[in-house]
Amino acid sequence: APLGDLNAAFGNFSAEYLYGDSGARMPDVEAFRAEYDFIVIGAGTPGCVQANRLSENGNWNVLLLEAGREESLVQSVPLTAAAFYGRIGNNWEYPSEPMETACKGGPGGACLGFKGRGLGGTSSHNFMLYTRSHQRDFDGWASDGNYGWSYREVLPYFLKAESSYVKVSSNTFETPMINSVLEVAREFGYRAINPFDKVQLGFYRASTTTLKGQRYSAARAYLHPVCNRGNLHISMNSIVTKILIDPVTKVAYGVEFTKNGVSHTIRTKKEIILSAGVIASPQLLMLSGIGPRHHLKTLSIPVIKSLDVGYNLHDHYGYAQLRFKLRNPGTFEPHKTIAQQFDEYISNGTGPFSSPAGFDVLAFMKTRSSDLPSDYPDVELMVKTVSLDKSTTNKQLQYLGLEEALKHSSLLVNPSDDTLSMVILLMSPKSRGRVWLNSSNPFDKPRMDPNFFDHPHDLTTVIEGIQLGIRMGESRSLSKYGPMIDRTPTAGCEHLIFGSDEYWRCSIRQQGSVLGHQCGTCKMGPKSDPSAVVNPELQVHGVGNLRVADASILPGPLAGHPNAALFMVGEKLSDFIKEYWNGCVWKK
Ligand SMILES: Cc1cc2nc3c(=O)[nH]c(=O)nc-3n(C[C@H](O)[C@H](O)[C@H](O)COP(=O)(O)OP(=O)(O)OC[C@H]3O[C@@H](n4cnc5c(N)ncnc54)[C@H](O)[C@@H]3O)c2cc1C
Repeated sequence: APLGDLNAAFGNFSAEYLYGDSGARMPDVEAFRAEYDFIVIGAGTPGCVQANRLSENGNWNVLLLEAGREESLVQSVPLTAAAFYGRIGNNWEYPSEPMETACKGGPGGACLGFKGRGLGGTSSHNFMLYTRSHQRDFDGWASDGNYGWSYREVLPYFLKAESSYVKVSSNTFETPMINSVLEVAREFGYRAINPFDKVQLGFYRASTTTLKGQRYSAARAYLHPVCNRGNLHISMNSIVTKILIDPVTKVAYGVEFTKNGVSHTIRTKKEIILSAGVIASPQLLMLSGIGPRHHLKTLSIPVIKSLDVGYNLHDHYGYAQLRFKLRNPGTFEPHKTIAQQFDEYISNGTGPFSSPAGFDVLAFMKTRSSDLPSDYPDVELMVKTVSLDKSTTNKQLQYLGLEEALKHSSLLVNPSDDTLSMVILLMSPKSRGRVWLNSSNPFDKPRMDPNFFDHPHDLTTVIEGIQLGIRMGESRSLSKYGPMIDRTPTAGCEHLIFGSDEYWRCSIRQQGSVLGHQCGTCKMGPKSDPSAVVNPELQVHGVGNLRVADASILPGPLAGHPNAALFMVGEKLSDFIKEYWNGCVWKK
């Protein structure tokens, strides 16, 4: 049982087991067939769903190729998700181009895009927040010509995922002040909603992809239960370098990859499903000859199909500098030491360690300048009311490295210095960025320009979102905690008057994406859409036997965190594929 594993691991102080490759718990294939019916590239969210659903048919052989290894056990703990993020090695780091409009405070003036590397992909690193998004998102896709993707048509696939493999739990831990934060909804005229409502405008207590307080990544959900199927081969440490496509027929027929330094070429009998994520999927398409003609030509890559691969990059910019000092502490459990809370987590999967990076309230709101429909949010305030009492850390936590990791986060507070913090997410950015190749070497990182705030309305919205957060801090509902805005200026903005629009503009530009919600670089759209890369059945336009399924296909921003929609995309795609090859689909 997963909780048993965790218990044993923490109980034995086995740090190596916690942080390292926990020793293939899943079979890792070494001897390949020459040919598979389906080859899935990348074990992110839809990639794991394909591996599971396609191998349900015992007559089909499926190969899943993943560049990384297994999740390490320490990734299971929700509270420390942000603290360990990017610190345990199994992730990709994609620095952006240096930017003038954002991320000026980042290394070299660049944004750093992190992505998970390993079974589960980024779902093994993320904050686990489960949000289905707004019905208007999917109805918008459908009205743009994406048949089959209206809210009415995708809902059964959310339900299918949630009722079979995906585990969604409501966060049970209550800080002293969480209910006061939820009361702000009523004070401001918003409804109390939940992540499953079709209209996402209002406040709720976070729900997460967890079971008994532990992360339930896409790999836990879709691979663990079926990894011993004889017709499913999972291959880790396998980096795909090229998709092989016949230049005359324009049909994909195989992949090249390296595993532990050895090169392999494997053919497919039916299809290749590319699920390498929003940066690596466009990279692989371009390396394989599918991309903007002018760009591929500059790198001498023979063009198989000219498409707008890499464009339409969009992300929920996140502003993470809004903090309130609390005169009366409200974010940690008084009279409990961290060790006691940790024991509670190990024994029952409850307590603050079960809380997703400390973010326990999500507030989907509208700013004054919103030009969106009246029931659609343009900002989300992620409110973090969970902290740990710094004065009570002990040797056990030091040994496990938890103290070291927490030191770099805002989770540890001195009781005399309690803090409430918020992240303001821009839900509907109008700006679009791009991913393109640096060279034709598959091991060279591609280039990325998030192009934050190219459209001036985006900056106005974030400033107004910050002002909503300040109003929340000043609300009647929170007054008993005596919140006072933390006026420590953002580095680089000290010369400006704190709280002026000019100050916020400067502070916003110092940072970039904090949540890594990048999407859209292999856009889904009908043939009539010149910017579309895949059609509504996720087949690459003009290329046979090749589909894309990951965050790259999402045509526009969602009013929610993307992972729930990606489970839905995965479930829907596997039905498309089953219907295509044998007319057999899951019936609701
Ligand atoms: C810090 C952070 C917090 C987040 N929090 C949330 C949240 O709380 N809720 C939410 O809904 N979303 C959240 N997200 C976003 C969400 O997790 C991602 O959008 C989603 O997991 C992306 O899934 P994917 O399948 O598109 O790609 P990925 O998860 O990136 O998966 C792609 C996989 O392909 C593999 N791969 C790449 N290249 C190759 C290659 N050449 N050969 C073989 N394999 C390859 C990668 O190693 C990876 O495993 C967060 C993201 C970040 C970064």
